[in-house]
Amino acid sequence: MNTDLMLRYIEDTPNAITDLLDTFERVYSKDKLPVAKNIVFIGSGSSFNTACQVTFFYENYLGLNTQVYYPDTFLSIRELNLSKQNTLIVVISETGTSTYTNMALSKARKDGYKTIALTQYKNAPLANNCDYYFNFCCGEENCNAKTKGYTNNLILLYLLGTMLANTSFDSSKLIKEIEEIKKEIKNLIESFPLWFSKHHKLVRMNNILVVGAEPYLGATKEAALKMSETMLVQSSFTTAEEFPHGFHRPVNQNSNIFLINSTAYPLEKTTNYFQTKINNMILINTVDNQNGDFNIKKHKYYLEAITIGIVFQLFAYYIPTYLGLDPNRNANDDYDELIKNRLT
Ligand SMILES: N[C@@H]1[C@@H](O)[C@H](O)[C@@H](COP(=O)(O)O)O[C@@H]1O
Repeated sequence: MNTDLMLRYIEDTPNAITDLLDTFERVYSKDKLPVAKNIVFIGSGSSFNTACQVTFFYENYLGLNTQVYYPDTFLSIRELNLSKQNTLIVVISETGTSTYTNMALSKARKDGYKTIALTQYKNAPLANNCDYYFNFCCGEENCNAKTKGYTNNLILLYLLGTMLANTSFDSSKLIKEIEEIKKEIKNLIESFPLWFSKHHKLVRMNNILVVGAEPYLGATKEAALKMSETMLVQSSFTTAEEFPHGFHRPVNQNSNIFLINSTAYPLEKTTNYFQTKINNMILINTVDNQNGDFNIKKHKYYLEAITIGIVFQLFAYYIPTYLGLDPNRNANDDYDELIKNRLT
């Protein structure tokens, strides 16, 4: 058992971000990429969630049309109704070995689309079957729940967007924000144990609901996935606006809700309404610098979605560890083998 492996990966995040930004500035070049109007993202798990999170930025700041598919959904479409000249298919997989993601990439190429693959491992099957390749630059991540890989995957997609932009977008503005976020991540990793030491009652959760305001859908979905992967507790997620469309009904004293507000959707009424009604309610506040269990600094383009991811990675590490459980313990691991979820 190597219980602190996941924490070491989380702690390595600022270094991984430095490596990625450095590689982006030295190596990655807009000139090598084709011009496109439509960007189609394909990925599973965290690699789907990062794509969901960046669509807001691509659509609103970069003048790009976006679509996001799970690999099996993409494979079920006979042919996309998008022009081959104006479309780029971006296929994402940290390991580069997810079986259906690789099948989706092969289909995209067979259908005649230009493809970009993003992985951490440059020798992975995905990296060797694409037109353009970009590396996460996060170093090895040998555990089930992805942390620094998720964060660099997300940042890489923002950076890639600036290279594909149909508007004149100055990538230095984005990089400046990310440099700030890197410092905030360091502070968050340092301060989290103190907060957690005062909230040990949290560890007894047997259900989780993450309610995230727009534009944090990808980060919200990732939050639910991350905690469920290590705590082995059923989790679900919803956007704030969808919450009162049914998700609110089963909420009771035994519920555990993580609320993520945003300046676009402050959630004050929701917080006040449920505060005394339920077991645990944790507020991730991006609106002002007070009131939240975690107050996350707001950035341009809603880039604080990156920092929100770290909050949930820390929950996902500290809760099982407090209970003496390895966050990366075996949990139906042989199922992956049974269904041949990976190519290697
Ligand atoms: N438990 C992992 C997830 O954490 C990961 O996000 C997903 C996709 O992996 P990859 O990005 O390597 O395709 O695979 C597994 O299900």
